[in-house]
Amino acid sequence: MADRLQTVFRHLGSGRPQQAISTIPVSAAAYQYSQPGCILSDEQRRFYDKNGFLVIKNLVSGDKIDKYKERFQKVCTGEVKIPGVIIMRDVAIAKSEFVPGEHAVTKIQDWMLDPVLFEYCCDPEILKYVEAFTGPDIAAMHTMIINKPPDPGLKTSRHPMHQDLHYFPFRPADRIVCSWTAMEKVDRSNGCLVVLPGSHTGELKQHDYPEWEGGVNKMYHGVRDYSPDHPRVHLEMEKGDTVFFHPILIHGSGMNRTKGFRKAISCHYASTQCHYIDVEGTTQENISDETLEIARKKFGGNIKISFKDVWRLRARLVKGQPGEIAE
Ligand SMILES: CCCCCCCCCCCCCCCCC(=O)SCCNC(=O)CCNC(=O)[C@H](O)C(C)(C)COP(=O)(O)OP(=O)(O)OC[C@H]1O[C@@H](n2cnc3c(N)ncnc32)[C@H](O)[C@@H]1OP(=O)(O)O
Ligand SMILES: Nc1ncnc2c1ncn2[C@@H]1O[C@H](COP(=O)(O)OP(=O)(O)OP(=O)(O)O)[C@@H](O)[C@H]1O
Ligand SMILES: O=C(O)CCC(=O)C(=O)O
Ligand SMILES: [Fe+2]
Ligand SMILES: [Mg+2]
Repeated sequence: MADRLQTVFRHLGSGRPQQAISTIPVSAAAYQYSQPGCILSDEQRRFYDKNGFLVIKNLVSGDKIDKYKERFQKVCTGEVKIPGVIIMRDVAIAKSEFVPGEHAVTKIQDWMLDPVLFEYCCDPEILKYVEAFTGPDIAAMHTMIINKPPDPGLKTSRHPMHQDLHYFPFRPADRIVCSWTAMEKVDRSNGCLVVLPGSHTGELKQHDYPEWEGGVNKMYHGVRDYSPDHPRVHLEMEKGDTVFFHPILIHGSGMNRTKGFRKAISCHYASTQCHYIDVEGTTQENISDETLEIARKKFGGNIKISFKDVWRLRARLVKGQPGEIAE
């Protein structure tokens, strides 16, 4: 947009295009993926528009992260019980004998009813950035702590390249954002996030299980047809650094070659003005079917529940006015 204007000015023969541009209120329309008047600088808005992600250094304090880590450990040992929480074991150890505590756990999700962990979702430091993408009415839609285990040698600790929107029956995509905070230093050795910058401007793609010999974690669908030539960026982050990214951004994470459990905490937020969609007949039908199969296993085969309901049940308002997706 700014480029176009500059060209227009040049064509008009204006001698001082720079000054002319600064007096024209282009900013409202100049950026597609963030809200006018938000906390982001023009440079940050431009970066997110172009790349589909934005890293904010040192956004969450070490003290808060230590508190979440301690809570996570208590959930893993069973000392703290959270209603509705899903505790997921790594596929490599899912069938092995008893492993105690956090060493058995690859992620916990749906801890929206835990007052301690949910503080992460309500953290004003995070929400002021979230608001830049969602606008002022915000719901927490999906909560996770990922505890990427040391790879057992089968590469099962990888997360295939995917778009989070594949899992979401609500739109518009541009009013959804993920906040992902490193709970310790993450780099290529322990499997940091890998992103394809700019992929957020594309379409939601078909996702399936990758054909990995060592096995793949339940519901870890991947994009089949992304270009292997697309530039990849490894997001190396320090404890407390937080990346905000668009739900169409293609991303994954590499294998953990260390002996430690690589930890991150994340929340997907959406504007409460978003609406639910029907995924029947779309590429999302496979994840919808798989989710409902798990729900039926959990609650009995006769339960009448839709993919939308599964999401409606987890959604929690964190700021502003309620709406269709979170009441
Ligand atoms: C109302 C709630 C309904 C539940 C719906 C679930 C919601 C899912 C929505 C996904 C949202 C994702 C958001 C976007 C972010 C992108 C991602 O994170 S993708 C990955 C998301 N993954 C998940 O959501 C998986 C959630 N996990 C689970 O549902 C469970 O942990 C489980 C994998 C179903 C296993 O739970 P459970 O049945 O309690 O476990 P067991 O009794 O020990 O095992 C049963 C069976 O499953 C095998 N198994 C266990 N763990 C794994 C694994 N990690 N991968 C593959 N298979 C696994 C285990 O071996 C048993 O198999 P068997 O043949 O029956 O012996
Ligand atoms: N054969 C594959 N098929 C599908 N996805 C893959 C494959 N190999 C790697 N990936 C995915 O690509 C991303 C990065 O993987 P990669 O193994 O290159 O990362 P890394 O080991 O952390 O980095 P590097 O080895 O380059 O230092 C991860 O999301 C991973 O799951
Ligand atoms: O922390 C990771 O490895 C990435 C997880 C992820 O992208 C997801 O669960 O959607
Ligand atoms: Fe993801
Ligand atoms: Mg590699």
